[in-house]
Amino acid sequence: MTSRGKFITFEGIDGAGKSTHIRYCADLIAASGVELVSTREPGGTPLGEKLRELILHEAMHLETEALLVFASRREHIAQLIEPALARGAWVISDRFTDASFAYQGGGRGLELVKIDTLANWVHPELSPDLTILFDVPLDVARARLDATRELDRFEQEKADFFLAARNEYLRRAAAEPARFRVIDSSQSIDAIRVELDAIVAALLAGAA
Ligand SMILES: Nc1ncnc2c1ncn2[C@@H]1O[C@H](COP(=O)(O)OP(=O)(O)OP(=O)(O)O)[C@@H](O)[C@H]1O
Ligand SMILES: Cc1cn([C@H]2C[C@H](O)[C@@H](COP(=O)(O)O)O2)c(=O)[nH]c1=O
Repeated sequence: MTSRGKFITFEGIDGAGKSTHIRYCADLIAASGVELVSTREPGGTPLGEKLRELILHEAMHLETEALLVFASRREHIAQLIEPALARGAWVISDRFTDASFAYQGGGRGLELVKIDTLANWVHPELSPDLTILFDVPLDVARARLDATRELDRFEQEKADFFLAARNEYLRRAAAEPARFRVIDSSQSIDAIRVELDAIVAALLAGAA
């Protein structure tokens, strides 16, 4: 019987370096011969990508925003994540529900109990096997973003928003130490890769 794949999520405030390191981890995992699906939220499906455009670029009520990220997630789980895990593939996702707690909860101030309710409705039985949190001071993240691209609706938020989002991420990591690995993302890319090598090696060894 095929064993279920592993679900690994990458989190952090904008500019923490997730996207850079996801590509590196994806290559490490794929090189081991495991079937790997690399995806992102909001998005990951044709409908989810349309919702992503709205979420990132249209002004809206904060509860509308929360409902849309979970609508995108529902589709993502049904169309891509669950089928992949069920056939034994590993899934790595650039963000998942921890981002809703950090951004809609911490950043925007939506009551965490409402996010809990949505999470329990949309994925009562699905939780990442491992979450890698790229933690970085706000000024470092901001400098990286400013150097690279046009900013979306979230990336244009003020320092208070990102401070609250970062704190919520760290609070969640402290509450679930077995699931989270926190990486100091102000280090050089090479230093972070050394940490990621060890994390991925342990994951692959556990799955062998
Ligand atoms: N450790 C690092 N040191 C220096 N620069 C870095 C580091 N990590 C990432 N960068 C650079 O910072 C920029 C933002 O990185 P990246 O797009 O990976 O961030 P991100 O966390 O995925 O952001 P977002 O969540 O907004 O997509 C890129 O130009 C990347 O090369
Ligand atoms: C899943 C999820 C994401 N967001 C926000 C966080 C980011 O600012 C954007 C996605 O951009 P990225 O460059 O691809 O990281 O969406 C959110 O607010 N809530 C969520 O649940």
